[in-house]
Amino acid sequence: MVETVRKSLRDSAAARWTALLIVSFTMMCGYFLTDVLSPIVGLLESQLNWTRADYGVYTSSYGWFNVFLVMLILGGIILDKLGIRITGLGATALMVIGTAIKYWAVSTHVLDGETIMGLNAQLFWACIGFAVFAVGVEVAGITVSKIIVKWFKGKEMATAMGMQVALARVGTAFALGFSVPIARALGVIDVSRPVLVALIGLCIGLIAFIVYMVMDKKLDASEANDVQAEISHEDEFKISDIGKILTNKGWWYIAILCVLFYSAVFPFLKYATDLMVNKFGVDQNIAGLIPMLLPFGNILLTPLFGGIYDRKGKGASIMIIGSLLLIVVHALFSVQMLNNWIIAMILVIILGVAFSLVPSAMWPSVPKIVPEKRLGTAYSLIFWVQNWGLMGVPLLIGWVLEKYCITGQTMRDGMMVNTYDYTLPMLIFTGFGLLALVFAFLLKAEDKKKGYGLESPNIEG
Ligand SMILES: C[C@H](N)C(=O)N[C@@H](CCCCN)C(=O)O
Repeated sequence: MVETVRKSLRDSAAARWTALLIVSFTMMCGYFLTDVLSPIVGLLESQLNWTRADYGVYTSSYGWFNVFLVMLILGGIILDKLGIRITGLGATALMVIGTAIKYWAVSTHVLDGETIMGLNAQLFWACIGFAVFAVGVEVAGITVSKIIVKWFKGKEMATAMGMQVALARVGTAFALGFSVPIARALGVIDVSRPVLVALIGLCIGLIAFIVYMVMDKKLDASEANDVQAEISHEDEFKISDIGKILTNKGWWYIAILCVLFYSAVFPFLKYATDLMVNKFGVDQNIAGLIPMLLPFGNILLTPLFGGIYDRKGKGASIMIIGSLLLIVVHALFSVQMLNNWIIAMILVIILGVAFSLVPSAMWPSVPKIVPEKRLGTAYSLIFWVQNWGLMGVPLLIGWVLEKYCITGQTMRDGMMVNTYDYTLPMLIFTGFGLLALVFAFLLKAEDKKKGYGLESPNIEG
């Protein structure tokens, strides 16, 4: 009898890279919306009367439902229990719904003059929309991480995760670079226009995810026998597995490193355009172009460093180097006399290297510490810890700016607006970097003790 060796769909390089591209596109649209208002902080002030503190509240609303209603953790449990397709579809739909609410909030006039819970009603509804969207984009993020592990385990996993992050950064770069021109297009300033563009992108992203679902089904069908075999060996995910994750020291080091490192990058990006205007004297119409260099650098470097991790290993060391660079950049940003825009550009480029090193090694390291059946929950718990930072830090920076950093007023776009000294916020970001470095070293020591293989290559054989 001739025995045929049945191949899984994931053995086809074309299939797995196509699957990656499709889900990465959906995430890219999500990242575009995440930062779409960051470069127009000044326009939000002149058009919608949002102060820096209001903007801080808006940015922090990203974590309201994820953190306080533990939606992210629920999303991770649903992912491990119900699977990739249903969770991903729900998450992508939430992104669209949240963005639609936000678009309505920033484009309508029916809320003018009203307040809800002490907030201007327009700001309140923009926050609700952003909070709903955030549940979607975060749960989609952990779903996509699990998708990548599913297709790429034992293969080019870190390169694939790097590629996904790279495409996500294209979304961020577009938001930083094109939000202002979109808002100013057609001769009339309209801050809702970039949000509308994001909404259209997200609808296309939803369709893309539905296409992915067909591929996912085919992958499962191609592995039907293997899956049966796995189920008989491995129990399904149980709620008690959460305890196993939370008692794992290595997982904690990654989660804390993650919150500290990302707190010094994403919240920084939210204020980076304003920093360029206030500290480096860049015209606000083009100031978003300098922070845009950061995600552009990531696009090339994250897959490159991922490739190095795949082939050579050294994951924990890569995270240490990334944390070191982060400290150097923020410390130099806080030096008052360094106020030439060329220095700003160089520092942003170095920050881009740091922000490629750490994510390229951090995310592919999680499956080395936690088994696949608990991976959705493990990623969601890391994201949950991280979301405390993504929510709290912009709020903190907005508050610090309003309370301690106002230096005067100036005329922009025909409106009097405050000017700010960014030294204190940059010192706060430097502090996060220092703590991140400590946890990167602790992670490396734990890896040595437990033999997780963080310093070993990902590609088997
Ligand atoms: C913001 C989100 N929670 C996050 O941390 N995203 C990471 C990418 C994680 C994807 C891992 N496959 C980022 O660096 O954007």
